[in-house]
Amino acid sequence: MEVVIVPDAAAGGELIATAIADLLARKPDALLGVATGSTPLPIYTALSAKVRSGGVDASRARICQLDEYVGLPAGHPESYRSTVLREVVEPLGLGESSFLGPDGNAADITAACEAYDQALADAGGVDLQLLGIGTDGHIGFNEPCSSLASRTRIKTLTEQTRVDNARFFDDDIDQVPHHVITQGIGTILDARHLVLLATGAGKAEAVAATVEGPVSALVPASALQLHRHATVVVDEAAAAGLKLADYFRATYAAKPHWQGL
Ligand SMILES: N[C@@H]1[C@@H](O)[C@H](O)[C@@H](COP(=O)(O)O)O[C@@H]1O
Repeated sequence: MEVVIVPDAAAGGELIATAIADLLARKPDALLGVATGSTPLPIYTALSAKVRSGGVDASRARICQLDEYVGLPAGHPESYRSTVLREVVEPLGLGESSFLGPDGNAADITAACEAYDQALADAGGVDLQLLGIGTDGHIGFNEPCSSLASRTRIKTLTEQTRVDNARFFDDDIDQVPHHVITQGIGTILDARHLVLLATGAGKAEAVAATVEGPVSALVPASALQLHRHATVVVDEAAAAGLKLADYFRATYAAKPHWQGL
């Protein structure tokens, strides 16, 4: 696992957008797994700026979803499908045909989850999966004690996650669904490169447990330690709990530039 400490969220967004640009230069039809929440927005802003300025050709990129609420009406602005279309697909100049996501309104949710895992495999697998992290260490919607081998499936949100996400639902927790579909931890680990961005003091404890704690289902993001190419990008505030922060800084400063992330 590589840990990169950046001065602020914008620098993290720029660094990761550059890594995505490098990927698209190597593989124009790369499948990019995207995360929702506030944290990845600087990545999408930086990447769409590169596309607009002609620095990146994203016209053949493919985008896929990490997770989804169950039961929100089709077209609900806070469904993750709507969110990803609005925040990523449209700003990159792509259409819905470039987009893959699970059906949160399927009559048979189990079948929809299996179909999504199959669709990701049929698409050749995820090349780069962006991740945020919940305050409890969740990735996607894999709450604490999710199996580290889990595949895409339905999960029940913790009260804390529903409280955290109520800000997207008029601060009304009753509007936050209890159930979600999420790529499993095993599904996430199938991606070729995992890039987790965490910013702000509220994530410091989860980041320390992810990077320096034991691999444990109690901290789902700690599964990144099992991946051969995982990058954790944190701002100074989110890095505050890292005992090895100076080591991570020195290592990244000495890294050959050609290696990228
Ligand atoms: N399912 C999403 C996660 O993918 C995201 O990482 C998390 C943190 O969001 P934020 O970045 O807004 O703190 O929120 C939700 O739970």
